[in-house]
Amino acid sequence: MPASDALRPTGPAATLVVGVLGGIASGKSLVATTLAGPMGVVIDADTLAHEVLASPEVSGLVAQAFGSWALGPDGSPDRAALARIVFSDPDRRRLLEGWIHPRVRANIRARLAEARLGGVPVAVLDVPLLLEHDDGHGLARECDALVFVDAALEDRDLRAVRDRGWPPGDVARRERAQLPLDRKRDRADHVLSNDGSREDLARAAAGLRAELLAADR
Ligand SMILES: CC(C)(COP(=O)(O)OP(=O)(O)OC[C@H]1O[C@@H](n2cnc3c(N)ncnc32)[C@H](O)[C@@H]1O)[C@@H](O)C(=O)NCCC(=O)NCCS
Ligand SMILES: Nc1ncnc2c1ncn2[C@@H]1O[C@H](COP(=O)(O)OP(=O)(O)OP(=O)(O)O)[C@@H](O)[C@H]1O
Repeated sequence: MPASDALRPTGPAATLVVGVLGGIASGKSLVATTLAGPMGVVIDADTLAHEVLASPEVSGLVAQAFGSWALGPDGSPDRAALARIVFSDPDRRRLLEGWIHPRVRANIRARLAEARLGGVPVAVLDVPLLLEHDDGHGLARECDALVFVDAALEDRDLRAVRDRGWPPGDVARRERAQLPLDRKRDRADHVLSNDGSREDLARAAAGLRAELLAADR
């Protein structure tokens, strides 16, 4: 064995970190799962945020600051009621973010570190505010690739109404609290169009996964 080979690190291969960007209900979850593949992990910030919101600590803060309108019959935060208020009241939204974001960030960092330590081949960050708060968490800068999922606003709003029971127009209302979509698209290294079926999108994402892994070798 040449002496230089003996000096090469022999640990597990580096984890490819991919960030998924796109509008609300554009198909990011399907893309994230496909990009991760069977051995990869998806780090889903919305799910982590739901867990943090439901924790006794943050539930208590919500109850104390917002009062009974923000709680459901079981005493835990009512996400639909909170959404109605916080997306039209930036001060309350920032208050809620101040309780949730630091806890979610710590959780994302821990999961990413665990993936790297375990030699997981692909870690996908499905983090809706990945670019908005990058100054604070720096996660976008850690991504090896950023992928934007493109879908028309009308389709996305119809899906959010159909699949989540959101009021019509809520997608656009929430997106007013986010970086404009063309800025996100401009930052992406790859764009996947979700203007066909779910199967079309999954096929395109699988093709991109193969491309990213080949380029990473
Ligand atoms: C307001 C809440 C209770 C509404 O819950 P709901 O189940 O209706 O929506 P969910 O959490 O699944 O979010 C769906 C989408 O709304 C958008 N969204 C959520 N929070 C925010 C926010 N603070 N700013 C901008 N967009 C947001 C994102 O695109 C997200 O993917 C919830 O979104 C929340 O707690 N938001 C604050 C925490 C946060 O910023 N979460 C985003 C990921 S960390
Ligand atoms: N091509 C498609 N045809 C029909 N329905 C679709 C298509 N793509 C996604 N959907 C549906 O639209 C909804 C939104 O998709 P998904 O949850 O993947 O979006 P998302 O971008 O992850 O959402 P969020 O912004 O809330 O995280 C889901 O119910 C999904 O099954």
